[in-house]
Amino acid sequence: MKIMFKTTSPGPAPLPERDPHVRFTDLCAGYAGRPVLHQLSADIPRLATTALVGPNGSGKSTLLGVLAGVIHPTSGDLRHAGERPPAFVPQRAAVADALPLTVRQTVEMGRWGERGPWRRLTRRDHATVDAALDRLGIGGLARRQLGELSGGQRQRALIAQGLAQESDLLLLDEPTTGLDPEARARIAELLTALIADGVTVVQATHDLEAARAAGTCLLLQDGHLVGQGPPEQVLTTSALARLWQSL
Ligand SMILES: Nc1ncnc2c1ncn2[C@@H]1O[C@H](COP(=O)(O)OP(=O)(O)OP(=O)(O)O)[C@@H](O)[C@H]1O
Repeated sequence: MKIMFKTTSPGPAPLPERDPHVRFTDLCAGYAGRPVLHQLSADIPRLATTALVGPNGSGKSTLLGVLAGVIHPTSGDLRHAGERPPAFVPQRAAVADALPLTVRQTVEMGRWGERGPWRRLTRRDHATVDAALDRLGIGGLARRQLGELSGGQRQRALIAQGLAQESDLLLLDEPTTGLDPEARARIAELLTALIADGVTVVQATHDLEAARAAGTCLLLQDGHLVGQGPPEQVLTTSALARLWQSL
């Protein structure tokens, strides 16, 4: 996707290869009658993980929604350099437990963008789904109902659905929340491997360990960007104390 949103026409040229994967400038967005994000300007670097950090309600999911193209900015400029639509993996809690879907069907939905929900999947689609299941180590769970899995297993199924979209921009909303240390470490390893494979990753997270391992952090407070840069510069004790003391 070259340009998802612009305020003036004709729009700016797509970002060249060496530039960030996404750049937004003076971005404002929210919900009907509820402005949430205020004048955000930042780059999402290519082939790295960017962590969105901030207290509950600071706007992390809203920003992911804007990057995913499901929430439209009210003003500002947003440019993507990626060739394909982003893959968006929502918070596990946002996915109904009772959905009558197997793990495999859940991952197959990742192919709908390409194929549409009513067309038969091709052999290549099935191979992509198998590869995503294997990559998350859940091939053995493929026939199980999503609702009967543990939180960590369900999270892996949702990430596999994201991978099945074969996008070069993967947007994850709190992928490690509620997971045990081993499951968190497994997801961290996966994200590192994906970057080596040419994927840019953005994750909203409350997991400071994951945020410290990211290439870049965007620190949000009440819909404002209050810090951006390498985690060691952004996630300082004083910045975090300021953020959480203000609650
Ligand atoms: N669908 C919606 N309609 C109206 N307001 C919403 C909606 N979703 C979120 N909000 C509001 O937008 C603000 C930012 O919410 P958002 O979910 O982006 O924050 P967050 O940083 O991701 O929070 P959390 O860490 O709790 O997931 C909050 O005030 C929230 O109440």
